[in-house]
Amino acid sequence: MASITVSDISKAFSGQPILRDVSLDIRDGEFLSLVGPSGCGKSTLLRIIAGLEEQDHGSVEIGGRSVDAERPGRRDVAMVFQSYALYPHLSVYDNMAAPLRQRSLTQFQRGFGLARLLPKARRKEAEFRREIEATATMLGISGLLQRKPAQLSGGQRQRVALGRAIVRHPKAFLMDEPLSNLDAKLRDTVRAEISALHRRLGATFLYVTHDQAEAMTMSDRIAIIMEGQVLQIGAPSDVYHDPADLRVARFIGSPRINVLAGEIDGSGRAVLLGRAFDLDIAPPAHGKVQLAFRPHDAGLCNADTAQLVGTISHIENLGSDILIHLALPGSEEPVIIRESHETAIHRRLGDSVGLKLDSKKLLVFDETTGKRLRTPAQTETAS
Ligand SMILES: Nc1ncnc2c1ncn2[C@@H]1O[C@H](COP(=O)(O)OP(=O)(O)OP(=O)(O)O)[C@@H](O)[C@H]1O
Repeated sequence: MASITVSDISKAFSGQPILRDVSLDIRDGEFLSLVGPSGCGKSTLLRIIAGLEEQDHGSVEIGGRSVDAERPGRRDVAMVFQSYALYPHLSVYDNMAAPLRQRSLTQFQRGFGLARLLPKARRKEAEFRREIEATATMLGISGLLQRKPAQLSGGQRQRVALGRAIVRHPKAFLMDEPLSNLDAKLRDTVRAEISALHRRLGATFLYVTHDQAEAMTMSDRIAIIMEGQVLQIGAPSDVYHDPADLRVARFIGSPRINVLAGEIDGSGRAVLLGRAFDLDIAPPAHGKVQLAFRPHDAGLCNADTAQLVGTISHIENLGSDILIHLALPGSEEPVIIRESHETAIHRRLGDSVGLKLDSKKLLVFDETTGKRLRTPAQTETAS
């Protein structure tokens, strides 16, 4: 097991910057997810850590030791890919044995079947068998060891790919969207299995995904990466409740966060669609801000008594909860409010209702930089 430290990594392809001064510290035994939209550079960073790609600038340490000059095989990390990358002509057993044979047997012993019968190679093969059988039992694939990859389902193939990584006892596991080829139901199952595996092995996991829900449910911490930069690193609940950047607030959470354009007036109040809300915030020089709130942090009320009034434009029934979409005059995007089934069941499309906002739950972002502006109380909670 080992920590991974990435310092000031930059990388460009054909002059196009992909990663810009990325620094990350993944603690020994931690499950850290790199999450961000497609094309933001997540896989490139993972490949640089694994040694499959070379950075233009910056350094990588694994277990406190620089690995910049080491080839992938010497870095002692195991990659698990979305495509599984299994050898199609080998059985599950031989796929799992391949990295062990590669590491421990000579080319001669690997190359000739008969050479494996020599005493030293036989002792090694017996060790491999114990390791592979124990791992296969742990992953529930013991009955599949003689099959070829083509005779397996997607979930079974992904378990074989995990098994092949586990038998090596690497210092860290690097996983690149390992669930994205699985259907939704299987994804949930294998997601839980990977979390359990992490707890059981206690190993360092660096996990790449574009699925924020996947990152939120599995990780100790999440690093949100966009346009080649790390915007925020923190525990899932921290990045959800206390986003440092509007792009993070928009990316994390489902249903999406509500964002409305507003201003901060001279008294530090937020002015939203012509109504003022007490906030006590230092205004940016231009005064313009984006005000955001989660769908469960606001409510609906009687239109007669409300500060903001809108029309119900859409109703999404999620079963347990209902999402009410509210069109507000002067706002382009509808606001989404989550209500319980009992409350929302009487709402109808076209109803005129009030929006009840709790100013303590408002998140304020500088309109120009997208950076978070906190009230003194929020600053205290964050520190
Ligand atoms: N070898 C390469 N040569 C040129 N461009 C590349 C190369 N590898 C990646 N890129 C480009 O770098 C950018 C980042 O790619 P990367 O695969 O790291 O993104 P990602 O965040 O993992 O995306 P996804 O979630 O779609 O896999 C993309 O625009 C991609 O086209």
